[in-house]
Amino acid sequence: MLRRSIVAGGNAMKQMLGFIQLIWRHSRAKTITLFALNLISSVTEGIGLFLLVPLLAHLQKDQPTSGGISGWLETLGLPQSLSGLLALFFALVVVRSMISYVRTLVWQDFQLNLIDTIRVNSFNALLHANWNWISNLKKSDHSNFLINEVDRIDEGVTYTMDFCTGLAAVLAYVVVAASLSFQMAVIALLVGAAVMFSMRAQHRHARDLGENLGDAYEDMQQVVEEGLSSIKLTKILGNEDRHRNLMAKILARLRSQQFAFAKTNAAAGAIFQIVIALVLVGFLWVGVKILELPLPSLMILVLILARLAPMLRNMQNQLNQILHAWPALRNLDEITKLAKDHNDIAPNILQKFDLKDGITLDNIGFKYQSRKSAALRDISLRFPARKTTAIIGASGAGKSTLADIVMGLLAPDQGEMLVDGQLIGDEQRVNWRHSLAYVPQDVFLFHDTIRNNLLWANRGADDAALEQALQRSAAQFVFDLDDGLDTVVGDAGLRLSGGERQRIALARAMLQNPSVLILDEATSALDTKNEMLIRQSLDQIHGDMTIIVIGHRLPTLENADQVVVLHDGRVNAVGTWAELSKNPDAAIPQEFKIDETQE
Ligand SMILES: Nc1ncnc2c1ncn2[C@@H]1O[C@H](COP(=O)(O)OP(=O)(O)OP(=O)(O)O)[C@@H](O)[C@H]1O
Repeated sequence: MLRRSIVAGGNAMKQMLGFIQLIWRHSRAKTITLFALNLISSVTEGIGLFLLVPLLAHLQKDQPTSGGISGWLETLGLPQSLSGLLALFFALVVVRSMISYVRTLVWQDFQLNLIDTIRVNSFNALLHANWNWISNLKKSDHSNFLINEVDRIDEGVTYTMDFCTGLAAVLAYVVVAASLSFQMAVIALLVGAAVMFSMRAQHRHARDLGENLGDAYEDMQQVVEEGLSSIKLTKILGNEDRHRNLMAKILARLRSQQFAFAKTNAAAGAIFQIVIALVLVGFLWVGVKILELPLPSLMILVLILARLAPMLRNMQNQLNQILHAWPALRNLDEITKLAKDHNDIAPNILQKFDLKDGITLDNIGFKYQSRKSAALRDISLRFPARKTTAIIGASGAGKSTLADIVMGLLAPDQGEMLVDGQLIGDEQRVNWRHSLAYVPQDVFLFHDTIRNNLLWANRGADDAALEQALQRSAAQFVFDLDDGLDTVVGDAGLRLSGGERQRIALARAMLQNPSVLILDEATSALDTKNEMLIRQSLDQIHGDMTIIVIGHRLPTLENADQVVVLHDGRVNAVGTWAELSKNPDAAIPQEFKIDETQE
């Protein structure tokens, strides 16, 4: 999904600005502090260099000191003696080291905080996106995004800060160079600009490789996630090698992307060093032969150039790394914006509904964006309070979509849903959703204790409430386990049987004390004992709670107060099971007819 939306473009500076904006938006005060610390550090570096001129002049007694610098020292009341200059020089180094220490601490704290904030905010944006949008996402892309891509953004942020620190230092050096020879400083700036301009192709290449690296990470995440979640099937099909080969193939692609980037960087580094050496030679020649600069000034210029060369080389490398990381930042903006555009509307006040009369669907229609035809059409139905309604229909008839609409997970494209006569619009949908309990067909349990799995639905529940919920859902087996409520259920509840998982999920739903319970019956055959236990617990709450069951079993239909038959997205028939089974026009799925004849 991310891949399709990639649009390469913009220039290097604009892309680096993206990182600067990210840093700026996170904390203006800290950004200003960091830039101020950088500036002070550069100024002290510059002053240190300035001081080298009179220092060298002291060593070269026959050379006159640079008039400008001596004049400044005099004006500022600073010593000009050798010992005074050395003391000043030492004091500057101490100040710079202390600033560097403080800057590192401020930066580390800032950076760790920034990256955490990005992760939490993006995760939060995804969690609050509406179900219709989020159910169509490719999950591996998003877990890749939250893990690998944010790491790449972290790198981009670090390199941006290093680049800015380097830039401040370079500027300090240029100012010193300008004070010694203005012409030389201008030439240096022009050469620097020309070198950067000539590296544009390298920059584009770095960004494109960054784009490809992101794609390779997405694929790797997908292979890992799908491989691990399908491990049971993989073992049965003997597909282990297939998964391993897929992984190896993607890693080879990833490696080639990383190698290509390292190659680009190394080439840029080599070219850069040659250019810098040329500039250095040219500078010396111009300084000596044309401008006839005094020896201390010449020596400082050489020193400046010798220090500038690795700094510029680093900056060139940092710029490449920033551009390489930039696609991840662009994806962050894109996905966070998309998620926010598809946000559920948060209610002003959190307030649960207490269903008294019933839920009414009036002419509901719904179409998935990726489909040509509507999943639901003209659905008008009533779910009376404290009654049990079973929804049946052939596969694809629209049962789950209808349940999602009733649960407030999907907003209908057409028609209205009313709860006790109150319209459930965008503003009420989240509150309504929180008033329901839902037991899906594929029960999800966290890799945690039974207690924590239950508390997930009601954090304040005490042990007595947990035990009561377990009893109501026929899950007393928990009390016979060695660790009871503290038994760890394993990954996705794998250490429990399917029926046990279902009953825990039912207990979790009960713990919410919902006014409506929506249950998607498991299609896989539960053993008769388990089925009977679940049925008993539903019978117990029958009449106390409004129950909506997506029915896959005959006894559910027989015990329901009303059965709704869906066919091709429309309501085909409504009635008691006794009425429907005599109705020749009711599109009753085959499995119920077979069961009936067997009886
Ligand atoms: N997220 C989705 N995106 C696009 N189409 C979807 C989506 N979910 C369901 N559909 C389509 O909507 C229609 C109704 O699907 P739905 O899942 O509601 O049927 P169902 O009656 O619950 O089926 P089953 O009993 O097989 O679970 C089907 O044609 C299905 O392919």
